[in-house]
Amino acid sequence: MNEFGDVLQVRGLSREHGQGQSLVRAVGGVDLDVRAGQMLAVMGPSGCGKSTLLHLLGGLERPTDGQVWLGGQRIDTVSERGLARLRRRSVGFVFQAFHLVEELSAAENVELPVLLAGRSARSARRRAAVLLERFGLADRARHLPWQLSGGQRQRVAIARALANEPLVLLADEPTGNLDTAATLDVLRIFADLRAAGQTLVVVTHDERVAATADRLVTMRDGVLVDDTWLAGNARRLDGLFGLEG
Ligand SMILES: Nc1ncnc2c1ncn2[C@@H]1O[C@H](COP(=O)(O)OP(=O)(O)OP(=O)(O)O)[C@@H](O)[C@H]1O
Repeated sequence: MNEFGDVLQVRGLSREHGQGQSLVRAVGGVDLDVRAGQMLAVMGPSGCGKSTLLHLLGGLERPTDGQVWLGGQRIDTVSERGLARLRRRSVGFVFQAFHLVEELSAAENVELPVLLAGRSARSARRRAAVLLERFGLADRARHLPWQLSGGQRQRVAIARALANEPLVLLADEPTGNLDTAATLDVLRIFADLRAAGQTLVVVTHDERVAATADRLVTMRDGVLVDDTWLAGNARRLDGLFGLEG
């Protein structure tokens, strides 16, 4: 974190694919600071570079140009080994399609990143139990992913992403495959996480999801075209979804 409380800092960030005539500038010069404990939503038309931006923030892709600091550490120039370590320990990813390991139980899916980070089986089990309980899944711990609903699977995926207490949770369309009730479950979790100081960046096509964020940035053709603070909206969750009387 820097002196202003920013977990992520991005300067002049660009990512190009291909060459010559087939060159695509997925992200074209983005400056962005993400404050600790806040939820930043990213919206924009399909193909505008949202997923690429998220990948660059979490070290899944390297930029063609520009700088990224995560927790005060420059990550765009870090070695492959350093980047792998960073992805394991400092970043949590949540995807639209869950990407759970189908052969492992809900608990084992959450334990896996803890074990991969070099911690003991005992602390992995304890961490998984705490997170699954927190997300209302204690009685589903031994279930395999196919035995769970989409909403339950996404909650397991969020638990997995949080297993190593990442500096930032990066979510790419986390509610894209979920119905309204399951979407609301995920948004309640996000609200609780922020209350506990977790920083989140959420790419979404759902305006209701974006409206619950602290801040909304809009992308177009690889650049940020709007940046709006939405302070206090997390408290309006039920109202946004028409569940309030
Ligand atoms: N590996 C790649 N090789 C070539 N082009 C790519 C690659 N990855 C992304 N692109 C291109 O970069 C641009 C941005 O893609 P990206 O997936 O980041 O957009 P997006 O806003 O997340 O889209 P969506 O909302 O449809 O998921 C698109 O034109 C895409 O085709």
